[in-house]
Amino acid sequence: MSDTTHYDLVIIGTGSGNSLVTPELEGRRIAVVEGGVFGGTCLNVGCIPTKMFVYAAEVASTIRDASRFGIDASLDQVRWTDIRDRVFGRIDPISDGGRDYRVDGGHTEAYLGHARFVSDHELEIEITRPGGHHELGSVHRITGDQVVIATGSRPHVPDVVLDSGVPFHTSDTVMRLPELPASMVILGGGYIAAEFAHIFSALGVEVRIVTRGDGLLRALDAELAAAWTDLARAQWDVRTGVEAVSLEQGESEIELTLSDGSTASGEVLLVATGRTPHTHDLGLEHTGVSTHDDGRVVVDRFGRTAVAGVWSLGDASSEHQLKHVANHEARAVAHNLAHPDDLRAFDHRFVPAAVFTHPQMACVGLTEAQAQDEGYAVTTKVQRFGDTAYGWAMEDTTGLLKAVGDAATGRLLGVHAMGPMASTLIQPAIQALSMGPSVTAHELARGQYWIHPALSEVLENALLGLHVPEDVGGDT
Ligand SMILES: Cc1cc2nc3c(=O)[nH]c(=O)nc-3n(C[C@H](O)[C@H](O)[C@H](O)COP(=O)(O)OP(=O)(O)OC[C@H]3O[C@@H](n4cnc5c(N)ncnc54)[C@H](O)[C@@H]3O)c2cc1C
Ligand SMILES: NC(=O)c1ccc[n+]([C@@H]2O[C@H](COP(=O)([O-])OP(=O)(O)OC[C@H]3O[C@@H](n4cnc5c(N)ncnc54)[C@H](O)[C@@H]3O)[C@@H](O)[C@H]2O)c1
Repeated sequence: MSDTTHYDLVIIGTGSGNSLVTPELEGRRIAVVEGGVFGGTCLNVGCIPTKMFVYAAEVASTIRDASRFGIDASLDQVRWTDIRDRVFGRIDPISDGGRDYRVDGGHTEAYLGHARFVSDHELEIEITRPGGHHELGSVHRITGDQVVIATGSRPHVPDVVLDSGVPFHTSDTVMRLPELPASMVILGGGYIAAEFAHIFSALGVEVRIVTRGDGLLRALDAELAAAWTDLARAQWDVRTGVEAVSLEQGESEIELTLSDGSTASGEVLLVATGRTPHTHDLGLEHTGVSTHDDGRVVVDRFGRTAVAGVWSLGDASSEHQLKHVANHEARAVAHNLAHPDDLRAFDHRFVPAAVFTHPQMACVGLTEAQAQDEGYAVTTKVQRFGDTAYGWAMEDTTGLLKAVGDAATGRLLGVHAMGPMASTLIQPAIQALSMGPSVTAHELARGQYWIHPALSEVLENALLGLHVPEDVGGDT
């Protein structure tokens, strides 16, 4: 083992952690530690590759759907390896380039290995990956005045799967399959299940979903989640309210026996049963850093842990496992590292989310149930995409956008959408909510132009449809 090397700042994890090295830290001695693929989840196995696959899936779906518009087209062939290689041919060089920049860039020292705390500010790193300046297998001790835990999260795999010994994929591996299987059974009914069900079924794979919840995408507004679950049942074999009790590798398929006695099988098993903060192997027991029961590091609104000078952000500590949240927290922590006397707090008031499935889902703010629980005089309006001009153009039959408002004040409380481009469509609502409560829902609808006949008229109409008394900005 080498002598201990001291740094002003040590960053563990190169997802959002990589963006902490800002010009404001010029002159500081910084170590960046990465035990996996450089660039973290979003770039390598998360948001970016999945959305590149989703786009290809949309192209396939559009071709299949074309005859509704009087255009006869047929999907001749899906070249999986070309689809896959388009994605990773773009992403892998970005990851390698990011690593080389940190290894050779001069501003930082990169350790390509796994970090473990041995005390509050001291870490041991074993070099596990090639590409850096340290010998593979060598062990290093480093200390940092400031240490940032940005170690993200990893797939959770239930014991019943692990104990069965059957081969399985998670989102970490399924995008690199050597060939498309004929069928896939997906365990789980959340974001990852919904996105991969869309991707693989659009590319011709028969999809079966098994989830213990009584519906899919249950974290979303109940009315829209139920509507989406109905559409999912029409597309795929969906089993809800069941768990796998045993798994076996058959001749060509993996067979799951479910808690209701039925079975579900697929050539490939994808496990999508949630993600766990990646903090279990960090040696936190040697520090004063505390964790929640689910493994998340406890931080205050500035990203500070219980140990002075040790910070955390992103999936390692956040209740939102979303990249835009990790990025936001990283921007705050980057500022706080440079300006300890002028700390910037995280703002989690209006965290939006989107599920890039078919149809797409997006949300911001309170669901109807949350608004009721919080005691608002709730008013809602569900606007069908198909009742707007652009919806006619799209021949849309399933899209819905629900606005949730407070009848007492006219304020908008939340927006939930299911349909084409939902993730883009709700952005004005994210902006309006984030700007503060001074603008009522009707003022938002009438205080600006909405391009006609754009899809955004779905949101405009939903806002206008909220029942709000005239004296608080409404016209009903
Ligand atoms: C399939 C999938 C699709 C997703 N799609 C979206 C999306 O569309 N939109 C969205 O907002 N979010 C999406 N997410 C979530 C998003 O990817 C994460 O919220 C985000 O990437 C978390 O960033 P992070 O910086 O906290 O962690 P990460 O990006 O996971 O970075 C943590 C890094 O730390 C490293 N590390 C861990 N422990 C150690 C250690 N002890 N020593 C050294 N290094 C260590 C890891 O190898 C990793 O590189 C998706 C996630 C998945 C899995
Ligand atoms: N578009 C996006 O923003 C995006 C996309 C993918 C992932 N993510 C993030 O990653 C996180 C993890 O995604 P996920 O889909 O793995 O988790 P999730 O929490 O969204 O869903 C997990 C699902 O698995 C089910 N489940 C859990 N244990 C089970 C079991 N033993 N048997 C059957 N079903 C079981 C749950 O009921 C739930 O439906 C998401 O919560 C999200 O924050 C975001």
